Amino acid sequence: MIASSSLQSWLKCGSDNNLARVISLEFRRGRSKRFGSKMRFRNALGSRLFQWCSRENHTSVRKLLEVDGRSERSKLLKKVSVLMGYSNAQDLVEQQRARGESATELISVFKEIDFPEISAKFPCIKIGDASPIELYEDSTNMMCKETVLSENLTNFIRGSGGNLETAYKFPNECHPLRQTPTTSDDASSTEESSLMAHHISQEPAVGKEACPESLPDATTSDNSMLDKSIRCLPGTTSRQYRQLEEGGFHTVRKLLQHFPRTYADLRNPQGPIEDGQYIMLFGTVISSRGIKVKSTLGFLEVVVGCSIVETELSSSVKSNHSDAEQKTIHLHLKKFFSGTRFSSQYFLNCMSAKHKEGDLVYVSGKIKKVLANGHYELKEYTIDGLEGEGEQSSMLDRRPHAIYPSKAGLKPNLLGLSISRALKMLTPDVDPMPPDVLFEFNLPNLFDAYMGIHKPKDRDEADFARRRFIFDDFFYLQLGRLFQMLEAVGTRVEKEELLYKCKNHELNTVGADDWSPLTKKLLKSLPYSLTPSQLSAVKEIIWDLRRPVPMNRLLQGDVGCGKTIIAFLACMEVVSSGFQAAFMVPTEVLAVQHYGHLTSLLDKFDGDDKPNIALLTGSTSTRESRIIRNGLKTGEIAMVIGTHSLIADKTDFSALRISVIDEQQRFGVVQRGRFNSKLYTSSSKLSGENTSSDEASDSEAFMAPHVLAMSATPIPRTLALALYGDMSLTQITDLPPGRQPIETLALEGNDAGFKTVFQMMRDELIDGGKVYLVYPIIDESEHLPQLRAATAEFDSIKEKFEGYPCGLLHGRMRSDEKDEALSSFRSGETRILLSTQVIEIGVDVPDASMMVVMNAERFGIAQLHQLRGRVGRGERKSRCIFLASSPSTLPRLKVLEKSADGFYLANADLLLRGPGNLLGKKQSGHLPEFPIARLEIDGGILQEAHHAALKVLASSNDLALYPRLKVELSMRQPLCILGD
Ligand SMILES: Nc1ncnc2c1ncn2[C@@H]1O[C@H](COP(=O)(O)OP(=O)(O)OP(=O)(O)O)[C@@H](O)[C@H]1O
Repeated sequence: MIASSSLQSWLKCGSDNNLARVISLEFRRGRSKRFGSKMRFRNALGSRLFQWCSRENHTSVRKLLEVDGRSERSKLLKKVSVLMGYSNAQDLVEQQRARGESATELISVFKEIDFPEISAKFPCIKIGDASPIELYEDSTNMMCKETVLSENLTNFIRGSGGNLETAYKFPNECHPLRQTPTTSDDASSTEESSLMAHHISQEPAVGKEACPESLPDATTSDNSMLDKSIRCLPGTTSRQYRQLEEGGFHTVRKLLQHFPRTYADLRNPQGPIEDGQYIMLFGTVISSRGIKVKSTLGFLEVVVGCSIVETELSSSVKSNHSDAEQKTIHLHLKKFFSGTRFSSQYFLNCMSAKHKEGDLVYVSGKIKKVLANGHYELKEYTIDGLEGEGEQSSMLDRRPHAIYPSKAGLKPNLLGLSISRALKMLTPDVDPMPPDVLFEFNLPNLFDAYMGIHKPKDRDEADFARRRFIFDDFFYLQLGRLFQMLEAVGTRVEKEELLYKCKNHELNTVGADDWSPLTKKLLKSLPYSLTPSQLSAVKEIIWDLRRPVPMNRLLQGDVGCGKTIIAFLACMEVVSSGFQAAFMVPTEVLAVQHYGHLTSLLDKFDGDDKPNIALLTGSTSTRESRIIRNGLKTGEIAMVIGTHSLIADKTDFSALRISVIDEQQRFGVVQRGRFNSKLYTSSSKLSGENTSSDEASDSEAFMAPHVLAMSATPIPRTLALALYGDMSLTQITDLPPGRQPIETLALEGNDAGFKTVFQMMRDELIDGGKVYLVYPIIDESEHLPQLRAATAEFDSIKEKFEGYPCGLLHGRMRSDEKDEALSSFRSGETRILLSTQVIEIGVDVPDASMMVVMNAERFGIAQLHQLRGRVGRGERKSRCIFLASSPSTLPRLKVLEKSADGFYLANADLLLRGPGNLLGKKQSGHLPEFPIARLEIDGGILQEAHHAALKVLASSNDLALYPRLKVELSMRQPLCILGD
């Protein structure tokens, strides 16, 4: 009742006359049936009334006006008329007529309604207070003191051109009060859009009407612009949106990070074209045809005409254009198809239709044949269409033209077009990188970098931009890892210490005089003195060991540089202060060798000082391993050397302080992590009980063990940093004195080759040397008959080198047999050791002086370098011969003849095989994808990025000073997935 009277009062006072005119008009229209529509009436007048009156307190008003059924319209008219004080709608119409008012005057009706006054008078009627929404471009000048509702009504009627009938229509998509205007996804527009999508390049922009709310805000001043949905790209159809989203391009950033595959040089300077030459030319399609040769063979021939500037030397083109001869050549691009399906005329026609006469294209590929003067055939080629937005202008200025790789079935043209649109929206302030970092490391800002990579003025600009993106990839990786490290340490002092350490590692050393007594003793017991880099490595490591923060260091050095002794000295330092050390190696052979080496050095110690060392491998007897495990648990054993047995669940430590992982790249990421976390849990749990220890403060007792990972595989520094971003890196750069370069030869393994090799072996043996013969397989294989096998050749070698005892070593032998074979060779009991690649890692027989590797092409370059490192470990001059199965594989092996530098060779390996292969799945761990960085050549940038990350964190540990950087970091690498 209250609602009814409120409404009645309001209708009477506020709009008695005006509303009466509207109702009168509507009533007359309904009668004449010309405009009559229940729906329209309900949508128009009905919805106006509902909206004016129905707020949370007015459900009863809504109910009052709610009508249904066939008589809805007339019922509503009647109800409103009655509420306005007329006896019925007819009465209202008659009274209006009597006043002589015409419909044309009605346009001003709504303007005259004084809504604020109504609201003030009848507080129970709330008039909308939402912020204004712009629906029509010219609506801004309509802005006045009116409430939103009155403004929208006015606009609504204006929009109808004064025609109330049109105005009443209130179609859903332009409803004046609708806060969310129609997007192109709406059913009504979808069909239309999909029809239009057939004409990608010519279609009109959907533009503002498609999604006005998401148009770029010119004042956007943060990187969130990059993370906007691609639906804000102007001029894109809904079908294109869908295609892009399905292809994984959900955001502007994703799109802009789709970098060009290459750049077309549209100038076409060219020297004389020769057979076999690789060309990249811009031209026009002259013809395209698909020809069926026979039932299962067809081919596509596209002829492209290219205008080239032919000179003797293409470089002279730039200097003297007038001398250059302009000429047109024809490229005949042929692609063959076999199989019934692919040689059908239908299929061939479809293929040929992809290239239309007059299309501008960029062709790259190798000249297969010179057909005639000016006509060249190419069979392996790439042809890229060059249409796109603003193409003509870009062609005129002859800039490098970006060519995009296709992705997820999306055509490069669509990607290029969308990228151009995204670039137009980009504002110069999208860069979250602090300006001083950009300045210090000579980087373009992000806006320029995006422009530079997608629309470069020249190649240099593209390269400069590429530098920025590589920097970013590395920077955020480093920043993420370092940030996480800092999060892990508690106090601010510790954080600063950690950063200080990262920055000034050269200052962080402990001189030999300050080493623990046990370490000094071991040093004294060595039959040699440490090389300068060995010494500084030990100093650095010992400095780390004395910090309250767990060390995480990679010790890297070329084969035979003497890493083992560095690790032993580090272990002694820890043992000397009452803690335990664990030394894990990948093979039993190596574990036994290290154990033997260390115990022989410790044998020189007095009984009291001598630490208790144990060997624990898979071959250790159950009884013995139980005793060792018990010793580790009670703390009786100070140091253990072993294989994977060290990470077995049952192995527990009393106070583990350092874990050394030798040849760490041989262990998977998971194994490394498991070793670490296991030891952490064990040591923290157990050492927690031992807090009585004088030296162990509370924080020390619960500290994770220091980790010293060692790698002989010379992972280039770049890769090491990328892989072990949160690891400190120590490199051994020199070899022990007296080492002689290993003479390396790559020969073809034919009769002549073997004859030469056997003669060299004989000479070596007569000279007192020892020879390794390395085979790719243990037993002969039916499937690989060309490969030589260790066991199969054992007898023939024995026979050939009678008088020189031979040994055999391979992975299928029992552990004691392996030990025996190696120790016989070490002692000189055997002079020739036929082996497989089990000796590749760590085997140290200093007087072995010659190695012959059979079927050497089966091994990677880095692997061969490792194998070669088994000789030349003493002062004796050594040789290594790589025998290739065929002459074609020789050039690759010759790389090893020229260089003994492990880092150079690892780089070569990386270039030849790519980082994926070198690392393998196991190794890649958390290494993220680097979209455009090439690790083999971009190492410098990686290091700069590392320094930049340190610098940023040093000035703000928690990145509080760099909120945009923090947001960017979390966008790129959610920290939860960074954890090792
Ligand atoms: N400073 C040195 N002077 C002389 N000989 C040394 C020195 N340091 C180490 N050696 C000897 O060099 C040989 C190789 O050392 P080690 O086995 O530690 O090398 P490595 O770096 O571990 O090599 P690999 O990667 O092949 O395992 C050993 O016989 C060792 O005794």
